[in-house]
Amino acid sequence: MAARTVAVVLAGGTGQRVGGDLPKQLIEVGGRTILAHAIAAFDGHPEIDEVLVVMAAGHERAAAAIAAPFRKAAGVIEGGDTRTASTVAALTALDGRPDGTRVLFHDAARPFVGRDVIDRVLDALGVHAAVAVGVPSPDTIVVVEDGVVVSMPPRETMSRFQTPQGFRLGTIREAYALALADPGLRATDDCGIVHHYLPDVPIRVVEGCERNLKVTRPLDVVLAEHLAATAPLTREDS
Ligand SMILES: Nc1ccn([C@@H]2O[C@H](COP(=O)(O)OP(=O)(O)OP(=O)(O)O)[C@@H](O)[C@H]2O)c(=O)n1
Ligand SMILES: C[C@](O)(CO)[C@H](O)COP(=O)(O)O
Repeated sequence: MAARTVAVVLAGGTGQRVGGDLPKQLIEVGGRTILAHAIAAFDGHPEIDEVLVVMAAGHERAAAAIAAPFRKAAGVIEGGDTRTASTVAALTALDGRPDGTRVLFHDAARPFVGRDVIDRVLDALGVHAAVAVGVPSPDTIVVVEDGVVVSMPPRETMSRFQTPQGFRLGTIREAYALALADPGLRATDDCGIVHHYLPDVPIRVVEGCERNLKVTRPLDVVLAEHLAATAPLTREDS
């Protein structure tokens, strides 16, 4: 039997950098909430079986109302204090599922992830146990310590990570089991956990897209409104 595929939409944050009374995933752009856009991207993908939403504490009812119309919505659970803790909540909810289950973790704050990007992650998951989405950096990226440049990695080796990040469930479970036993645990994403705690597991990077922006600051809400109203400009934007 083919492995099931679960998309986890991480909406456990409170959107402090955007500000306002509500978490940013509850803001409407183009007539629907950012959270609804993110759920819709996975609900509409033929290879996704279930969409699990991890929501900020106190907003689960709002998230359940948003998720209800979607056919593949599999529930709303409460998130944790950090993105990592929200992923752990999802992994706990997936306890008992087979190790071969494919699980995609996506930032609810990225409302415009395209079908092509999800396709590329799923294709790569056929071969690799861990898959990331990256886009090249148009800027030079430098490492700065105490206000001084300490290194300038070659730009062509730099990639800006997006989501979804895809894993075989057994792999991400094992990585988090090791991470949770480490009092020094620090990571900004799930691939960071695999990279750090399972260094022998290669993380395949597939091409992302500039439309798949993360709504992080107030200007991003303006950009998201614009993107919601416009079609992709090029194939790379789709
Ligand atoms: N405790 C948390 C923190 C973040 N996230 C999710 O992880 C994604 C990326 O996080 P970020 O953009 O940093 O969102 P916030 O934490 O809400 O933003 P801020 O740091 O500005 O408060 C978002 O979809 C967010 O909801 C989560 O599920 N649980
Ligand atoms: C996972 C991520 O979107 C990859 O770029 C990013 O690391 C999330 O960071 P945040 O600080 O939680 O927004």
